[in-house]
Amino acid sequence: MLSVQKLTKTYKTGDKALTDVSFDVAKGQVVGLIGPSGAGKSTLIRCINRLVEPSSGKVLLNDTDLVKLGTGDLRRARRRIGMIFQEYALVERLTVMENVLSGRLGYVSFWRSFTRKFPGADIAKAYRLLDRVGLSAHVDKRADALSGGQRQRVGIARALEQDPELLLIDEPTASLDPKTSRQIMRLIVEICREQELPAIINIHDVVLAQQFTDRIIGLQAGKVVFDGPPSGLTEDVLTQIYGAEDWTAMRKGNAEDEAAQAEAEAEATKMLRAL
Ligand SMILES: Nc1ncnc2c1ncn2[C@@H]1O[C@H](COP(=O)(O)OP(=O)(O)OP(=O)(O)O)[C@@H](O)[C@H]1O
Repeated sequence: MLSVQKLTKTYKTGDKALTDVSFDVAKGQVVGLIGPSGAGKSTLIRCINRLVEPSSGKVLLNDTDLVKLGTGDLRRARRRIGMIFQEYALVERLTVMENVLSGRLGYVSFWRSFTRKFPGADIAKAYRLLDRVGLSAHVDKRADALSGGQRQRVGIARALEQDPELLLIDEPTASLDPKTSRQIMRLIVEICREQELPAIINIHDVVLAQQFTDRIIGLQAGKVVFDGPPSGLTEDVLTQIYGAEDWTAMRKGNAEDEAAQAEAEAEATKMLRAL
């Protein structure tokens, strides 16, 4: 379980990015983190894995306070935090399998990683995970030969190869089309349930967050202004999180995305019928 307690971050510039942010995430629960630009979403994710140093507060991952850890212990703790990124962060010239195995780099000796001789158990696990994310047929392909959705599946498998106790996911669908975005969200949520993994997803797309996550945390100017089930995200709450003008603009944008997707699907159906 993850427990964030009174987390506060003030940058050296004086920007107060987070103020007394507190919440717990149980095993298997997927939390969607929403809020306008500058609300503190990235800062929160980065404070949890200490890519950004919190000013005060606690981050307990299965009872270990990550904020208190020294360099060596922090490195070991970070192995247990799987990260999934918007731009996938794959090594393009390496194969799918090699990218997934890179999730073990924190565990294997320097020599093994240098020679890329991974233990058999790691390789077997990578095969299992690639099967789970639907990439069995692409194991030996180079990452740069994959589609965006396939790349993100590699990113998911790589994070799982780490044996994580927590997933931190930054805008996983921002570079994907609406249909692929839904497939990726569904996959993430299913895997979190299967492996009882807590996850926090920084996500701009409110509709997608509502559709797939178990719980939404809304940040506004560094404070939690909503924490509850997706069904609790009423127009009033969304207006409170985003401000009236921005929420109206976002809603319009979502409607346009959906209309464009429906149009593209209708066009594809028409083309297939014409074959
Ligand atoms: N390295 C930094 N130095 C100083 N201030 C920063 C730094 N990073 C972020 N901030 C400030 O902290 C606040 C929160 O920023 P953050 O990037 O966490 O927001 P966000 O919700 O992730 O925004 P976005 O959705 O645009 O990525 C903002 O006021 C921002 O200007």
